[in-house]
Amino acid sequence: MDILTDLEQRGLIQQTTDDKGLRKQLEEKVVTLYCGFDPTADSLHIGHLVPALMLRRFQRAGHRPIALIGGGTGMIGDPSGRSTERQLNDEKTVQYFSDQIKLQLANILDFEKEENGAVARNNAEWLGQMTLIEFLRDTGKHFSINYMLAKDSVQSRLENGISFTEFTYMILQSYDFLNLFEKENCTLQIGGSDQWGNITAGMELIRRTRNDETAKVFGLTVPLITKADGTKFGKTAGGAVWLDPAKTSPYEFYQFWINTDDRDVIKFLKYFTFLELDEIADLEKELVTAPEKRVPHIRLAEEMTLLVHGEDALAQAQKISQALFSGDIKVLNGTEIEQGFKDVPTVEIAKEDKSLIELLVEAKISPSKRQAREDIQNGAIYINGDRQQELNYQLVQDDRIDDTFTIIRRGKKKYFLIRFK
Ligand SMILES: N[C@@H](Cc1ccc(O)cc1)C(=O)O
Repeated sequence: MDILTDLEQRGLIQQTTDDKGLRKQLEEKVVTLYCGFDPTADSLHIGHLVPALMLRRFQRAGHRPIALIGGGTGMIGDPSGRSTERQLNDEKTVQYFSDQIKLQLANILDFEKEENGAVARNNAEWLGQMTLIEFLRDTGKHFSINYMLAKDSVQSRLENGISFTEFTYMILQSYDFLNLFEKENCTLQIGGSDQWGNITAGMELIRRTRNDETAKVFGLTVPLITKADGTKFGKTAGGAVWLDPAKTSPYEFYQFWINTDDRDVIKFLKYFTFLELDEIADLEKELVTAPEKRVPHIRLAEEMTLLVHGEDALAQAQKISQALFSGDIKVLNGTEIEQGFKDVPTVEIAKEDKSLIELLVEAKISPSKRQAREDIQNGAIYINGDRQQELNYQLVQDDRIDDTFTIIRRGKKKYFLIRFK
């Protein structure tokens, strides 16, 4: 199956500027394409995954992807899809964010591949050097204010206001496309659906500066990811789901995908994984015949964790999930405990010998000594997964995992993390 048909069947194409022309070019030659990522934080989040994986899909189909880091545009701020002006970051911060993002993209694309290896570029290279006079004379001259005002990104901001800075953003992104077209023979730009205006502006700039037939360039956007329950994709109670394991642990990442709504899971398998469509169709059947097994959800979580965090992190995420499910917590080490119990109430306690009753009261697990005694006698208290009904129980060294953590459970599923210091 050709790449565009595969993308279509996965629901990954929102719009293209010229479907037939693009299909023809993709059939005829190795196409160089690009997608830009502005460094607005120290990590990419899962919302960036669809366009980033899209580059990889094109690479797998034999084309040549350029991952463009917006070290220059990130200093300006894209108004697309935003209702308010962005907060500007200083140069050092943008530089740091750029480096982090570049490392993450290196995990997703293949930069070593011989024939059509991925390429990383940073638009600070060319935007940072341009003088204002050059910019206004050579590039600005091709844009009419009327054309710029008609763009959605500007229209939607006319009421709340838009700075001249953000207003000019589309010209910078357009210049990128022109520059990559000239230097790298890049003829396709892809992006999220909010990038349509910027992508078509770049094509317009190429058309105006190069009025020859060979300048055949295209744009393609991917759809906005929606969820059946209407809430925003990629957000959890704890905020965004980041690709950086220090910001979102692989276990949390894994759990995020496991918790996908039944109504969304097949769509997400098509959007985010490289599984073939007929394999996804089989998983869809399993969803109907044995929904309680959550086979598609598990597969989605495995594929995504493997892709973003690698084999070892996936194995660890599975181990933590299994331990929490079975209640057998003693198989976990300190770092696994920290990942698995990040969201449970944590109490810091001095590392001295303590009776269980004292601990329950000090950690506010039981409201009083009397209640603590009752809880123990009723069999409601578990230390690292084992029920403890001995009223005079003294906590021992062995109850501390990695000499640091003890997990206390009260009742069926109320967990507390005790951190000894
Ligand atoms: N404007 C894009 C990022 C980008 C930057 C430079 C480009 O040339 C292309 C895309 C975004 O905000 O997502």
